[in-house]
Amino acid sequence: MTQDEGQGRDVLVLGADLAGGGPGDLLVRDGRFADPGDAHGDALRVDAQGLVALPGLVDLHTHLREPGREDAETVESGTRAAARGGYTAVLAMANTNPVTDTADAAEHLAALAARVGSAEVVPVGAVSKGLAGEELAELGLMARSTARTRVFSDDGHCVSDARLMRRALEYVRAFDGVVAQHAQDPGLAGRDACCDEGETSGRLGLPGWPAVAEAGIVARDVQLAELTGSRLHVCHVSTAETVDVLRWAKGRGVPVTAEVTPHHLLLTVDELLGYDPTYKVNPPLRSTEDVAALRGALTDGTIDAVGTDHAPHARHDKEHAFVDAAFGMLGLETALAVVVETMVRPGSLGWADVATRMSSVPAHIARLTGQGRPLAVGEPANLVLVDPGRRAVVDRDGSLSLSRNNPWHGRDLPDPVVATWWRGRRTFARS
Ligand SMILES: NC(=O)N[C@@H](CC(=O)O)C(=O)O
Ligand SMILES: [Zn+2]
Ligand SMILES: [Zn+2]
Repeated sequence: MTQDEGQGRDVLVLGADLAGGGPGDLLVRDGRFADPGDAHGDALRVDAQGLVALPGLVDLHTHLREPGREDAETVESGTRAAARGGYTAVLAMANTNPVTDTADAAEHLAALAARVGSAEVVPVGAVSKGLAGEELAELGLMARSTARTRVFSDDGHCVSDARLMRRALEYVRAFDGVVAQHAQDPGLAGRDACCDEGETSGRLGLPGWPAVAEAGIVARDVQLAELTGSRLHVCHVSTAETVDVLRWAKGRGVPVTAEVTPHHLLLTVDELLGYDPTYKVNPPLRSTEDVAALRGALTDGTIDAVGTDHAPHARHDKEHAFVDAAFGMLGLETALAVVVETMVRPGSLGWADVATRMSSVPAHIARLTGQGRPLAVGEPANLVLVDPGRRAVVDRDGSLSLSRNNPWHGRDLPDPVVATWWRGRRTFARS
């Protein structure tokens, strides 16, 4: 199969396991699912026996580096990587240069993606102008723009000023928006903090980032969400303490959702023993106990979704002494692989749960229509075909991303994505 094959032509996907719901045929026609009984003889036939069909994945947390750092990632390269990972939509974080803090910037990004994207790109609007944490950005104008922004985040920075956070939450309620917080109290974890605070940070002599810097902000923000009745989303939860706070808040009925990254589900602070900056990420990799708590929370729904925090960086920003290197790692192409390894193979999640946590729930949090929908006649044909058993050794040079900061390089992992269709167009097919 090639990238273009099947475009403009009916595609009949034969005998796939529909997100755990038993085998079925799918017909893709004119961008939507049609009745498989209507397939013409000249439809392109894809034998999907033994494969699982999931709705196209939706990433709540992607960093595309366009505009500003097109050497690290562009909309084109980032969405190609997304399609290879099984994604049909990504929320593009606002920390570009310039920042997505105006309606114009959001519309420009959405228009660019409509021209060159291999997946839907939904702009995230900044909470504060220039991500400076001082003045609210044009939230209402972004929401009313053609980009229809619903998710607002200063990601990369914490909205640490409680009054600004409260005002942002109050503001977005009018249009059913959500504030996605990068929870990191800058007074407790400064910009140089780069290692989970504990025995390992002491041993390695790296500045520590204490768990309370995350849980403390989340505790404050869930109370602000309760006060305002507005939706809060917690980005990249990394500690057991935060899970406890979320459980408490959800028990009270606070409108809060949360995501976990694939890297926090598998990697621990022990990766830092070799001082390899590939493993430098914000929030940092934590302990084995934290990893267990995060897996438990994703299983029981305390954590609602998986978000990749795909954070591409050029070599010259990453290849430095650990303390000086940029924060972040690639994630789009390998997210499903890591979820299969950590959650599906051990039996914690079934395929229907994967579809929920990686597609329908993220789509709902972002209020996307046409994504995260069931694989049913009339729905947009957003689909990823998955081979549950296949494995491969990850090779960072095989990536479709422009960057190479891949924490999975050399690791034997599931290699589940066989093909991806977005609005009926095949955006990835394994060669
Ligand atoms: N996750 C990271 O380590 N880096 C992100 C910013 C962020 O998500 O906080 C980036 O933009 O590079
Ligand atoms: Zn962040
Ligand atoms: Zn991020």
